[in-house]
This record gives sequence, C-alpha cells and structure tokens, in this order.
Amino acid sequence: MHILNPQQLQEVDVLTMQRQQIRSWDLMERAAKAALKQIIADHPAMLGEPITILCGKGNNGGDGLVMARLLLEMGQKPSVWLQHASQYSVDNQENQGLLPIGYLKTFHLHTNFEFPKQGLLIDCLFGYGLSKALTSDWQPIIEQINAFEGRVVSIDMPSGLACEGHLPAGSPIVEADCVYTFQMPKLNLVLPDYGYYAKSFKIISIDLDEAAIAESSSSSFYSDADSMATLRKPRLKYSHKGTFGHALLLGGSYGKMGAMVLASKAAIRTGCGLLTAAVPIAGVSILQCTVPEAMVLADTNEQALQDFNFPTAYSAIGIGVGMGTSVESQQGFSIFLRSLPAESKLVLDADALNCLAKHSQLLAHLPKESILSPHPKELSRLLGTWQHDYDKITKAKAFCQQYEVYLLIKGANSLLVCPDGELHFNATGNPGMATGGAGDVLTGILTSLRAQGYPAKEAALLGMYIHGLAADLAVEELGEESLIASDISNYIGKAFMRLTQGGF
Ligand SMILES: NC(=O)C1=CN([C@@H]2O[C@H](COP(=O)(O)OP(=O)(O)OC[C@H]3O[C@@H](n4cnc5c(N)ncnc54)[C@H](O)[C@@H]3O)[C@@H](O)[C@H]2O)[C@@H](O)CC1
Ligand SMILES: [K+]
Repeated sequence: MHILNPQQLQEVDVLTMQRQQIRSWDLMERAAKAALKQIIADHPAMLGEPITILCGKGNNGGDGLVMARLLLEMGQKPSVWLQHASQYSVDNQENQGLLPIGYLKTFHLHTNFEFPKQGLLIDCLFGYGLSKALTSDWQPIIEQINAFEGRVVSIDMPSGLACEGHLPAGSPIVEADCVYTFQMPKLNLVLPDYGYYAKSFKIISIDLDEAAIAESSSSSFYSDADSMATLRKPRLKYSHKGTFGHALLLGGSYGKMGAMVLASKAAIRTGCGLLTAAVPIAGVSILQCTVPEAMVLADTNEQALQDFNFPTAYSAIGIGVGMGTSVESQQGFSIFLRSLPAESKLVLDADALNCLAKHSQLLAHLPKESILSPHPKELSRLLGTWQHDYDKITKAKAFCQQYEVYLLIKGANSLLVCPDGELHFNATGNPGMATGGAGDVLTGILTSLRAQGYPAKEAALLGMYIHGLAADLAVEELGEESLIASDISNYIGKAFMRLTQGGF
C-alpha cells in the first residue's frame, strides 16, 4: 500500500472523480459515511451519549458536516461547531446548507466550548490540507480538545499534524485516541515522533482509483496484509528439507544463551529446512536440550564466541544475538566478516551491530543485501544521533545506499529502509512486544526466510510482518503484559496461516 503526500493525494482525488464520473461532493459523502460507520462500530455506546463535532473551513470540516447530517437522520443530536471564516471550501459550504437553519454554532479562536464531561468528540478541523504547523493562536482551541474527558477521534489526521514534515516541539496538535484516515496512512501517522498524537489509527477505504495510486511516484509504503500475502512462497508437494535451505545462527555468551534458543526456535518455526546453531562451549547442551531440531557447533571458547572457525557455506547466516562484546568476540567477528564470501546472505543484529558501530571500517566488508535489524539505540550507535525522525530517515537512507544494505529499524510500525531509498512501514505488532528476546525471534525469522531463498527485501518485509502478526495473535489470547518472546515464536505458524486466509 502506497503512502502518498498531500499533493499526490489531490491528484489521485481528481483522477478518481474523472474515472468514476463523480463530483467531489460525492467523494466527501462516501468518505464521511464510511468513517461514521466505522466510528459507530467502534463506539456503539456513543449513540446514547453526547456527540460533539468540530468542523474547520475546508473539506475536513465538510466531512464533519456530512457526519452531523447523517447522525441527525439517525435521530441523534450532535453538537456541531463550525470555524468562523470569510471563505469555506465549496463542498463545506454546500453541506452547511443541508443542515437545519440555525443548527450550526460558530467558533472563533477565543471561544470557550464548555464541552460535556463525557461522550465522543469528532475532530474535523484540519485534514491533509494542513500545510505546516498551526500558529500559537490555535493553542486555546487545541488545549480544550486535549482536555476533553471523553474520547477524541480525528478524521483523516489529528488536527494540527501535517501529513508529512517535521513539526516544531510545542506545536498545537490534537491528541487523538484514534484517527480514521482515508484510504492509506499518512507518513506522520507512522513515525514515532508523532505517535503521541495518533495513539491508534484505522484506514477507511473510500475506493480511490487504485491505478492512479499505483501511478503516483511515492517511495513510501505501508506493508498491509494484501501486499504481504503475495510475497509468501507456497511449499510444493515434492519439496524436501534441502529445498528450504540450511541456516546458520551464530551468537550466545555465558548468561545470554537464551537469545540463541529464541532465535533458533523462531528460525525453525519459520520453515528453513535445516538449522545449525554455533555457540560457545557453554551453550552446546543448552541448545541441544531446548531446540532438538537444531544441529549445534561449538566454538573453542567456553563462554563467548572467539574463533568463529565455522564453515560459511550456508544458505543464510544470522549473527549477533546474545553474542556479547568481549574483546575476543569482537576480534573473531571482525575476522569472520572479512573472510565471508561476497555472495553470503547475512542478517546482523544486536552485538554484531554494536561491533560494527565500534569498528566502522568493517562496514565496507558487509556482503551486499545484508539485513541489519537495529533497535533505535543500536541505530544511533551506527548512524550517530538525530534531531528528529526526518533527520534519522535521511541518515538511514544514506547509510543503506552507501553500503547497499537494508536497515530494519525496530519499533512500533517498524521501518525498512532500502538501498534505493524506499521506505516500508510495518502494519503489525503491539506494545506487548516491548519484552526481552522479541528481537532475537525476529533475527531467527529473517535468517530462516533468507535461507529459504527469499530475496533480502522480501525476507525483511515478510519477516517483520509475520513477527508482528504472530505477536498480535498471541496477545489476543495472552494480553500485552503477559506476552513473552517465546510466545511470538509459538504463534509464527498461525501468523502464516492467517496471512494466506486474508490478513489481520
Ligand atoms: N481523497 C480523500 O482523502 C478525501 C478527503 N476528504 C477530506 O478532505 C480533507 C482535505 O481537505 P482540504 O484540502 O480542504 O484541507 P483541510 O480541510 O485539511 O484544511 C484546509 C484549510 O486549512 C487551511 N490551512 C492550511 N494550512 C494551515 C495552517 N498551517 N494554519 C491555518 N490554516 C491552514 C487552508 O487554507 C484551508 O482553508 C481530507 O483531510 C479529508 O478529510 C474528503 O472530503 C473527500 C475525499
Ligand atoms: K482532523
């Protein structure tokens, strides 16, 4: 699914109207109906409670006016406030005329709303038309919305949050409990800097012309169920364990052998034909007992990987989980990386990334198409610090282009940065995944997919999607507090099944 900027969205709107032979008024009617239907489905109790709708002067406000009319037709009496303005968008104006005379209340920037103490507030002040941050004279209005004691839902965007671009700290922005955004998420809905303003979002399909969307020149994408289902390779009848590759995982150190257990289990659950785990001597019996499906190779060192004297002719290699950063391990890792054949398919995580950050001359030895999966702290060690998310993305793109590698930046809506500059945001996952070992599971999944012959980009996209989906399915049964990394592994199978059944 593409993520478009406001200009591209406008172009798609125009093409949609031309190709479907509808007016902009019809598109607004369609959008408002679809959003209201979903809001009512999510908040069935709202129909007995006070509903307040705040409308701006553009088409976002127009959506609010349509919703007000639809609610009136249902016998509801929403309290509807319209921004005082000298000019309104055409469809906004037309929809004002379809409400009972005298029904609308107008507000100015100094208006005191005196909202009810409960119920639902629907924010339709600004949508994708907001070009930059609101000025501080909007602060009193936005503060009243943010102090509302009921639930705040925003249409298309939390008002005050532009679709794209960095916004200065302290800008007036609505803090929405849920954003109902049309057709596709917007960039600022999936960036961590702005997560506070869009605690969750739902995509409301309004049948914009798919060809027009595909033709747009966007290089940002959202990995949804449909696009991921097409990536999955079927397992053929006459396949055997050799068909699905032999993965090698390297890592573990005394006291951190669990990371290798988690990664190994996840790799096997993801479907590689064979798995070898290479660990320090102290890890051999642990791995053999906990993951009997894996073969185990021992380093010469008891407690941490040191010699790395392992064969490298594997279908894919995942390295770094639980490895530690002892001097011996760093030296061994360095020699291992320099000696790898150029065509090796490599996944690097955790302490492998920390070693790379400490010895940046090693970056030149990364095989092309390697996948690096840092969490934000590891990323900052690799890239240096950043001012804000857009700065981070610029640095990450330059890094991926320079070394021809993929960066999978873990977090809510994990982000895959590709060597050609494409950005892919993941749709699955939940806060329960903020638990030790979840990243080790991802390394196992990624290495397993690479071993099965998935190209690096597909492996990274499918891997992060399956990882999050498995956690989402596990949370349905276990709850966010109780989710542990092993649960994610245990639900990988169900995640694959759900993917083929049509997503989540
Ligand atoms: N294809 C779609 O996604 C559709 C979108 N619709 C709605 O239309 C919205 C976009 O409508 P508009 O383009 O009219 O834009 P908005 O309604 O988001 O806001 C536009 C108004 O805000 C003003 N403005 C822009 N930046 C400002 C700033 N920094 N400070 C103060 N005022 C500022 C503009 O001058 C304009 O009057 C969408 O967000 C959505 O709600 C639907 O009605 C129809 C279909
Ligand atoms: K809004």
